[in-house]
Amino acid sequence: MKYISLLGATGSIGTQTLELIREHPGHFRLAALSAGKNIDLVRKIIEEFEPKLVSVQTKEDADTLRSEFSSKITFVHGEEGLIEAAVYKESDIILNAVIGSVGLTPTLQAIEAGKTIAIANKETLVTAGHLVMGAAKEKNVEILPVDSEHSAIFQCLQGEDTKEISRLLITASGGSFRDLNRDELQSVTLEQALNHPNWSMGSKITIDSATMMNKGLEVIEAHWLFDLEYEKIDVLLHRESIIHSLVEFHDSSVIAQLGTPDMRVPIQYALTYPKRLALQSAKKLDLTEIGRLHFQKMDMDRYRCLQYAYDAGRSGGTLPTVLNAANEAAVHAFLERKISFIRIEELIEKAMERHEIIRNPDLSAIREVDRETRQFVHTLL
Ligand SMILES: NC(=O)C1=CN([C@@H]2O[C@H](COP(=O)(O)OP(=O)(O)OC[C@H]3O[C@@H](n4cnc5c(N)ncnc54)[C@H](OP(=O)(O)O)[C@@H]3O)[C@@H](O)[C@H]2O)C=CC1
Ligand SMILES: CC(=O)[C@@H](O)[C@H](O)COP(=O)(O)O
Ligand SMILES: [Mn+2]
Repeated sequence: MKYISLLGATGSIGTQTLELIREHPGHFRLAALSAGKNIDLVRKIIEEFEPKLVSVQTKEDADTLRSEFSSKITFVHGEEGLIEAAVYKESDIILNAVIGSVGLTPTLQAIEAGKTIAIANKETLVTAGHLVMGAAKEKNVEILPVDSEHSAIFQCLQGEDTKEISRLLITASGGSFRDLNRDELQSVTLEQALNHPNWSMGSKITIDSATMMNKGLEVIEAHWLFDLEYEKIDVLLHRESIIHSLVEFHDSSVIAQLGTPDMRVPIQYALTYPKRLALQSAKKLDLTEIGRLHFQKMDMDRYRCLQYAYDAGRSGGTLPTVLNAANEAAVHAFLERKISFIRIEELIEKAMERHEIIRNPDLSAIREVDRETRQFVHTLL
């Protein structure tokens, strides 16, 4: 039995993790959860899964829930609450599925407490990969990828020597606007952007897929998870999202991981690693039904956010923090209909241009640059 602390339980990854817990009551138990503001869903989750600790975003919501449920459940709130859920004493593994860099401090604290980390929250690795991987190494803590491409690479690497990798090929669907040119992007709507061709995900990552920032974040995420230089990390456009990523080795052999687009598969692999568990409800891949798979070279001028991410990753220091924070602020503004789609990349470019990089930043420097970058983006809205 594995006891899980689930951060972001009300989100897309969070609710799919709950489906897995429901499907395997003999293997997984929800020990603690965190959520943001979706209190109606939190109530339902408490009733069904009976966690011992619940963290929500505001004190008011924590007080309301405390008055409704048994005193055996601890209710906490805010950033401190998120940390309490992450380090909950009875949990064996933390599944970090919150959105954004708010997931960083709880991750570091969970590593400090010696917990295994299953990481979906890519912004944490982008903004402070050196701190997360450094702390994990020091504490001998496993960081298990949940993101589908990184899970694919991780699966391809089982039993392999990472020194023998010549290249990673991270696949990209192309997102909602893959068939549009840059001129056509000027007039796209929020509703169109939220219509991902292959995956049903939270709104922020769906917009990131449309701008190709999601792939940029994934390149930086891969750099940290697999300790590989950027020259060895490529992106390949693959419309069908059937091949989740590939690893090329120095003898020219290529290993890929395939499957129907279903996030429960990589989530479950992180929870059961190094074993696998039957997942009856997942659709099996039938290649004869699909017939053909398509591949295309990435056009870095068409997808500028991907270029910005490579630039930020290669520069290092606090530039990835700026890339991530500017992107979070700009995407949030787009979701609130305050800016156009194409403005997202312009704001990120502006924030990166003005930034004076701090080398080897500690947590407080990262938090400060994150805050200051968001503030800068807001002045431009
Ligand atoms: N969705 C997917 O298929 C994939 C997602 N990922 C990554 O996983 C992470 C989660 O994505 P996804 O599930 O789509 O996101 P969602 O937006 O669906 O869910 C985000 C979760 O975080 C909570 N949350 C938001 N803000 C805060 C905050 N300030 N404090 C505490 N909790 C907060 C939300 O709570 P509430 O809703 O209650 O307000 C919700 O539970 C992201 O980093 C994403 O890039 C990676 C691969 C695939
Ligand atoms: C499911 C998942 O891992 C997402 O990050 C996915 O990669 C989004 O698809 P694209 O970014 O390839 O459009
Ligand atoms: Mn992904």
